[in-house]
Amino acid sequence: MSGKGAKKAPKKKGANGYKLPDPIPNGEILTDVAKKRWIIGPSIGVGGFGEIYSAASYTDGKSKTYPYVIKIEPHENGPLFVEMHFYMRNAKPTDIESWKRERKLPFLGMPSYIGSGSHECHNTKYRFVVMERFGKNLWDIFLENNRIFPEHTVYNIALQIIDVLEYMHNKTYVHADIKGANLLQSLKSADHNYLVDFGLASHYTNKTEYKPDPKKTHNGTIEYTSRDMHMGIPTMRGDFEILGYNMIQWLCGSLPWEKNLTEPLNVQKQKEKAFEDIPQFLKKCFSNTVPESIFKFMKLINVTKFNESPNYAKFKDILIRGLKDIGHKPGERLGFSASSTVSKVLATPGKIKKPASEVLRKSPRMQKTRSPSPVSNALNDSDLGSLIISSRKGKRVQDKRRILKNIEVTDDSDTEIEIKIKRKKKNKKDENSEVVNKDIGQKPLKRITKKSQKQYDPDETVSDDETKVNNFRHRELNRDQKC
Ligand SMILES: Nc1ncnc2c1ncn2[C@@H]1O[C@H](COP(=O)(O)OP(=O)(O)OP(=O)(O)O)[C@@H](O)[C@H]1O
Repeated sequence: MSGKGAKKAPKKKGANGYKLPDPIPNGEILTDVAKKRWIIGPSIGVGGFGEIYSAASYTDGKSKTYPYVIKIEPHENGPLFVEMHFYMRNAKPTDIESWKRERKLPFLGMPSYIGSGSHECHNTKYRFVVMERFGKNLWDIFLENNRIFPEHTVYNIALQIIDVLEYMHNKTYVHADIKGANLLQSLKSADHNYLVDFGLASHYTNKTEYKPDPKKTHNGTIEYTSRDMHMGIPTMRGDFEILGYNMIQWLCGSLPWEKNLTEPLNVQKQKEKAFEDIPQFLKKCFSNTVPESIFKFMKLINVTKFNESPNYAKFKDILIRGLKDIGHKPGERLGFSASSTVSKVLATPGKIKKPASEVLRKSPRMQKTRSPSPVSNALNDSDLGSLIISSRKGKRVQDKRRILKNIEVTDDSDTEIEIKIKRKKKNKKDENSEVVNKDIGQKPLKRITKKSQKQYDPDETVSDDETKVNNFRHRELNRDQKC
């Protein structure tokens, strides 16, 4: 017990370094907009701006089990505002169920909207969202697994995510922040993952011109941000690009730009270069064999126009074929440790090709990086996939050149090793290539743009939720007041 003059415990900090408000006390009762009451249980996680608590429907007294979670943040926080309204509009359980029925999906990793409201505590007004409770996030599992997921696991996770993206895109929204930390295992089955955190969800562009938006540039979690989002343009193909970077990280252990995350323009430039020469980029990422499915997946992103619906079936087909090639199938049990697949390979020799992600591949983290040739500012066909209005082409090129031309890509690899692009029928040897070194272990952080730090009136109506996505909190709360 602390005596007089004992120091108070330091305030918790959010995932992005912001000080968090005082915790909401265990047993606090919250009433949502539908007048349903919820009781707060123990905290289960800390996000960028607030805390996530376990929760239960309140009838009387404390609950023994907490099957829900409540995400609660000070009222002025933009992302929770956006997330709440995204849930309310797009995640009604009946909508999700009818979509699943229509599409004949046995599972859809789209969380349902349960409830939301406002609450006052510590003389501070909070906003809260009630959600289903899920289990571990994939980022933690990835770290526990020495930063490698088996190839079949990666494809099966990606298939689940694509289903959610199709659902969201159909509702005219993009997620824009797909990452392991936002993929949570179902408590009912560890093989089912839910995509959470809709704090950066926004309507995708339906413009005919590729028009960069300086207010939204680099939004997202920088290592995965799509090239379109680096330009401030939310696109459906951008979600696939983000997914692609995640898949590469899960398979390789790291992404080539992880050392440069404090320099968004540098990261952007490296991504532009990656799509100018996909085989070269993949050779750099994969120190041994490049899975053909990843190559095809990236190529398909590259030919998808910025304002068109991605070909979901084709993306899925690439992954399903990839699974079949390594003796696996869609919808099977996930299995996160590499050994689970190795034993399967050994159990059915001859039938199954050794997955690229496993035994043969060295972790890129073990190797040093090498300077690639200087990045050219020229844009090639890979960029043209994003341009449908030829008169705008030059403009975009100009925009990109202007933004990117002063960026030096820093890379210091010194190891060259031979790698191969895996072909379905033949293994074609390729030239020598660099791999990159990464020494990272932190949970990827969401980038907060300058615009994000503006405050807004919490009593504003919800009609302009897209603009509020950037209106993150930047003032500290008065934490000395009691509930
Ligand atoms: N429905 C849920 N069930 C169980 N755990 C959850 C749930 N939602 C979030 N979490 C956990 O709480 C933590 C923070 O969640 P979330 O990412 O949604 O917060 P956030 O404030 O948006 O974070 P950030 O902005 O930093 O990404 C995560 O580690 C996640 O694992």
